[in-house]
Formats: sequence, structure tokens, C-alpha cells
Amino acid sequence: MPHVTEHPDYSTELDRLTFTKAYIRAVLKTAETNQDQFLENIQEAFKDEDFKESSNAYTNLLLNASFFSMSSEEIAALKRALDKPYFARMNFVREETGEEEIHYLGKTSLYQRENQEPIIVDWRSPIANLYYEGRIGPIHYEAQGEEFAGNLTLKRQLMVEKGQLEDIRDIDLTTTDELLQESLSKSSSNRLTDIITTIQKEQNKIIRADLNKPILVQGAAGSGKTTIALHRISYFIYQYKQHFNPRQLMILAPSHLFIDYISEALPELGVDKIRQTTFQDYCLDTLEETYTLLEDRKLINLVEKANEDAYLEAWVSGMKGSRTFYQILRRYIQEIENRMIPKDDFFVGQYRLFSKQKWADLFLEDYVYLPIYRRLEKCKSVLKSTVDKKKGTMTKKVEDFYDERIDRALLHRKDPAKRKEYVTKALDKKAEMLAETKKNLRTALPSYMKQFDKKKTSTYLYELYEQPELLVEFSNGEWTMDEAIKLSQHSAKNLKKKKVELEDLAALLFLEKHLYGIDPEKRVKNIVIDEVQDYSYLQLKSLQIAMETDMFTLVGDLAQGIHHYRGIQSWEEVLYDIFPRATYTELQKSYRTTVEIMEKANKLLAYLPYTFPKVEPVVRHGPTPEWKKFSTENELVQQLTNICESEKESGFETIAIITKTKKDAEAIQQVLQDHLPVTLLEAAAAIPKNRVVIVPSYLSKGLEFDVVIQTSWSESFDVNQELDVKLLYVAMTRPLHKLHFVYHEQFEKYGFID
Ligand SMILES: Nc1ncnc2c1ncn2[C@@H]1O[C@H](COP(=O)(O)OP(=O)(O)OP(=O)(O)O)[C@@H](O)[C@H]1O
Repeated sequence: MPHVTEHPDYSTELDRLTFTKAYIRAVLKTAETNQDQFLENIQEAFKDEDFKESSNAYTNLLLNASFFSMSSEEIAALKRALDKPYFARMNFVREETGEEEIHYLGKTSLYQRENQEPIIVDWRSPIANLYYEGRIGPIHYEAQGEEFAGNLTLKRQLMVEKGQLEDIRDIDLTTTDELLQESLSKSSSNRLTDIITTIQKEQNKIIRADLNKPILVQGAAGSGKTTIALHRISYFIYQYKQHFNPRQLMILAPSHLFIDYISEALPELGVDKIRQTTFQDYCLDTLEETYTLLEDRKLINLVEKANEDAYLEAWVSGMKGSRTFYQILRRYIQEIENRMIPKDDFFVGQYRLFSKQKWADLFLEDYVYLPIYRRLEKCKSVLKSTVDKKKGTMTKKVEDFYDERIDRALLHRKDPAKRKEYVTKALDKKAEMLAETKKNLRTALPSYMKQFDKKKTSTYLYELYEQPELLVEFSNGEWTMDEAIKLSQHSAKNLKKKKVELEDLAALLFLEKHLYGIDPEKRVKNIVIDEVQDYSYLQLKSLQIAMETDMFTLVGDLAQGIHHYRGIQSWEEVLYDIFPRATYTELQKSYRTTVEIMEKANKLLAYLPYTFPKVEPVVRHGPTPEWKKFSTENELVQQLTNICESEKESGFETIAIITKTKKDAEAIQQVLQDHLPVTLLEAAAAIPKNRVVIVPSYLSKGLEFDVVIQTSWSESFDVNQELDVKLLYVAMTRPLHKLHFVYHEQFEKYGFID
């Protein structure tokens, strides 16, 4: 490979880099000091620099520069940019002007203060799309609804590390594949990184797809789903920075372990301010009442116990996440709405102030957009103002009635004693009737409102669980009484004590939204869900209803649907039923692992009850997965330590021992900890650096490691069990470079993949 200095444009590029860094330093210094010093700083920054070309032009530009203030985020981004201000350059001859424009692409943009000419163009800007989409030659792009055409004359990668120009590659001479290969062959650091230098065309399409529409991506293991989702958020924030605060965006990840895993990429992409949480935590935080979340052991029990109880739990989970249960909840809400239509008109004393029909019109039509209890409040306030309005007339009617009688008596009763007696009585009666009317005016409304139950969300769900006959009725015959009883027995008792399962949270969110509404502070405008295949129908539907938006970015892989007992079974129901506006894309190419590893993993797909096209690995070769057998504990320890040590020596940084069950993971940690520094990964933990990790397969989903050792000590995989196949598939698709199998001799090699 020729040395970077041999490139014909080396000195131009070096100049440009020096200029850019100096400019950034000057801008930073000024931003951190004050406006008056800006020019002084600029002059100082450049006094020692001797540009071969255009130095006068640069200096002139700078002398005329004016300062404008920067936010702390912009300052942080620029500081990061000092090490690597940009990663690519392109030359574009605009058809309109015929002039050649030179653009340097980086993670953040930088403009010349004096004339707003870009020094660095943000990778998310419209023009940068040319770099990802286009080849050298005629091309066009869109910005603010307008089409621009021209000719792309140069596409160049500039490798800058720690501020030094390390390499220059002209694309179309070097293939994009080669650059990708290099990027993929690097060692992983246990954390996800950004890929802006090597975003592929099909990935770019998803990142930049219409931001006003939901998208659903079915992507093979390692196809970059998580990475793309984060880049899309970054793109969104860039496009809408004037309109959206990043807090209005939320990413829902499967666990805190996963949030830790993606944490490094977030500030780099400028998306660290978005909300990052799990579905469970979001619901617990959003729901008004306080609940205790029961540990979700369904998958563990299915894998480790596989007994009747485990199957029952999983079955209940499926029922509670189903479309039918959603319909049940909807009908239940309708029934609760009906309970809020009064049986009688509203009277104060004998005066009819409001008819039940008028109430029904308000409740079911005018205010239907509000949650039930807010509607109730509204109707109540309408009644209250009617009472207030009628108050005067009603008391006046009483007064007039008695005053007229008294007047008549005064005029026509001749006998003074009788007259006095009559008038006194009438005055007493008047006072009594006025008091009664006032009392009626005071009490009629509160007592009328008593007919409407005020129950908490959890009580409503409890009452539904507790009445299997209601479940059957609202299911429109889709559930049998037996099924409803089973669900009821499983769920009602816990809910009474405010103990909930993950599955209850979706139902509570749905009910709360309809009964009391969701605090606007807790609503977000745009939601990204990773590992969406593990969500149930109801989870997605409730989230969509609670957020009052369909702006979701959903990424997942059905082949990794290890929570399939509750998860969605096909994308059709998500697309047709929940997100009809969504665009659907498939990503078949896998970037994570080698051809040799993917070939083995691909064999597993044939055992799943879906038709998956084979995952195509980006052509990158590595060793074929190796098999090692052991029979004793000592042998196991020996095998694992040998592999770990030799892989570390070969320079691999991250190594994971992946087991099928948590039980096996714990057992292996016990026997291994005196021989190797190992850490057992927990769902709520962070991923340690520089330690071999032991992790059960279901927790490793979404993560990646340089080397994976798949171990079976007391548990093997049954090819006839869908869950087993998926768990093994997840484990086998985690490594970037090498995969080893270390298995107990009692289990034949998993013959189906050999
Ligand atoms: N265009 C690209 N350039 C460089 N690396 C890439 C590219 N696309 C994906 N990768 C890398 O491939 C690996 C897999 O990406 P990611 O974890 O986002 O995939 P995924 O589809 O979410 O996988 P899984 O389904 O297994 O969780 C990561 O190391 C990522 O950096």
C-alpha cells in the first residue's frame, strides 16, 4: 500500500487539515473566553502556520470573521472533532453554476463565521447524502423539497486519527467494500460505535427514510439494526433541531445491560440527551400508581425447567399480549364508558336542569377525545355552571311564589290576627323553602356524581381479571371459559397486591390512557424500539395509543424472537393492524461476523417455522468454528482457559462464554473464577472492560464480542424446540471474529449445525 505522503494531493489535504484544526481551536477558545478576543485568537492561531497555498485567502477570511455564540453541545462536539474533524471529501460540480464545490464531511458541521461557507459539512446534511448514495458521475440530491443536479467528480476517504492525516483513499479506485472490510476487521471494545464513515447504501436509505413516517426493519443478526436506529435518531435530531427537544425522543431497549452497551455511540452521534429506558421502566415511571414488578422468569423457566408451570406462565403471557386481549380491553373501556352515562336526568329539587341525553351527547361525542375521568370532570363542570346559572332564577322563583302570596294576603285578608298568622307562616315557609333550595343547589350535583364509580386503574384491571365471564364475553367467544379461568387464577391475586408482570404493564398503560390520561411530560414524539420482535401486540398497541403518535422506528429479527410466547408472530399484524403507515424494509446482509461463522448459523434458520432468506455475510473470512469436547470439570476449565488465553494473545479484546441457561452460566463462573478473571453478566449490570464475560444466551442478544465460546455443560440444544434453535442462533451470531464450541461429551456435537 503506498504511503499517505505519496498521494498527489497529500500536501493540499495536510494544509486543509491544519487549517481546519486551527480554526476549530480558535473558535473553541473564543467560545470559551469572550467575543472581543475572537479576532486576536484567530490571528494568534495562524501566526505560526505557513500555508503553501491560499494562505492569504484563509487569513483574509479569518480577519473578517465575526463571532457568534455556541451552545455547550456545539462546543463539546467541536472539541471531539479536533481529533478527527472529518472523514471524507467530495467534489461536486453543480449543474446550475458549473462550479466545483469541495465538501469535507464530518460528525459535526463548522462554518466560516464571516460568510457562512462550510468548512465541515455534517454527515446528516442533505448534500452529504451524495457521498453515501452516489458513485462518481452524474447525480442529484434533494434539499428542502428542491432537487439539485450535478456531477460527483471526487469521493475521497480521509483517515484522520488523533489529529494526524494517516491515509487518503480515492473511492472508485479503492472499493467501498475494502474500506468496510477494514472497519469490520477491527476489534470490538464491548460497546457499539458509530459507522458514519462506512454507512452502506441500503442502511443509508433507512437512516434517511421519510422522518414523518414510521418504519419497520426486519434485519438479520448483525445487519446493523441497532446501529442504524441510533443513526436515524441522530439524523432526526439534526433535521428537526429547531422543533424538537431530544427529550421528546425515546429509545426502548431490552435491558439496562443493552443501554450500557450502546452508551458509547450516543454522545458521538449527538443523541445522548434522548430518553433511554426499558419498556418496564417506562411504564412504571408513567403509571400513576406504584407497582412492584415481579421478576420476569418466564424465559428462564422455559429454558431451565420446561415444566407445566413454565408452559402455563408462558401461555398466560401470550394471552395477555394478544390481539384478542387488546379487543377485550377495548370493549371493557366501552363498557366503563357506558357506566358513565347517568340513569336519570339531573334535577335540583323538582327542577330538571340537564337531561341524561344531553350528558350522553357531551360524554360520548363532544368530549370523546378526553380520557373518561377527564370527561366526567368536564360534564360535571357543565352541570355546575348550569346550576350556577339557574341559582338566581330558582331562588327568585321561590321568593316570588311566597312574596306574591304574602302580598295577596296583606291586601285581601281583613282579619288582622289571621293575616298576621298567615303572613308569619308564609314567611317561615319561604325561609324554609329558600334554605332547602339552597341546600339542593349545593348538594344535588355531588350526590348526582356519586352514581359514577371512581376507581383506580389497577382496580379496573383487577376487576376484569377477577371475572372470567367478562373476559369471555368481551373476547367475543375467542376465549373459552377454561382459558379465562386459567388467566384469572394466574393474574388476579398478584394484581390485588399491586404486584405486576411485564404483561400487565401494557394493559395498565392502555387502561390508564383511557381512564385518566397520560401525563404529557411522559409522552414522547418519536420512539425507537430495538429487538421489537420480543414485544407483544398489546405492548406496541398500548405504546402507540399512550403516545398518541405512530412515529415509531421499529427494528428486530424474528429469527431471534426468543420471547416468541408473548412476542409478535409476524410483521404483517404489526404493519396492517398497528402501523399501517409504516414502510417495511429487510436487511439481509450481515456485517458482524465472518462467512465461516454465518454459514454455520444459517443452517439453524432452516429449523425455524418461518421462511427466512439466508443471511448474507459481507465477505470477510476467518477460521471455521472449532469444536472441543470435555468430560470433567478440570477439562472444561482447561479448555476455556486455553482458548481465552490464546485469543487474548492473538490480540482479541472481548471474549464471551455464552451458555444456554443462567444455571450453566453460574456453574461455569464458579469453576472458572479461580483460574480466569471472569464476570457473570446480569440484566441490570454494566459490561466490564477487559474481562472475559459469561452470559446466558438470552441476555447476549444484541451484544457482540470478538470471540465467543459457546458452552454446554449440563444443558444442550434440541433441534425440535423452536426456542432452543433461536437461543443457539443468538449465541452463534454474537462473535465478530471467532466462534468456539466447548461441549460436554454427553451431548453429541449439535449435529444439526456441523
Ligand atoms: N456499514 C457498516 N460499517 C461498519 N460496521 C458496520 C456497518 N453496519 C453494521 N456494522 C457493524 O456490524 C455490527 C452489528 O451491528 P448491530 O449490532 O447494529 O446489528 P444488529 O442488526 O442490531 O444485530 P443483532 O440483531 O445481532 O442485535 C456492529 O459491530 C456494527 O458496528
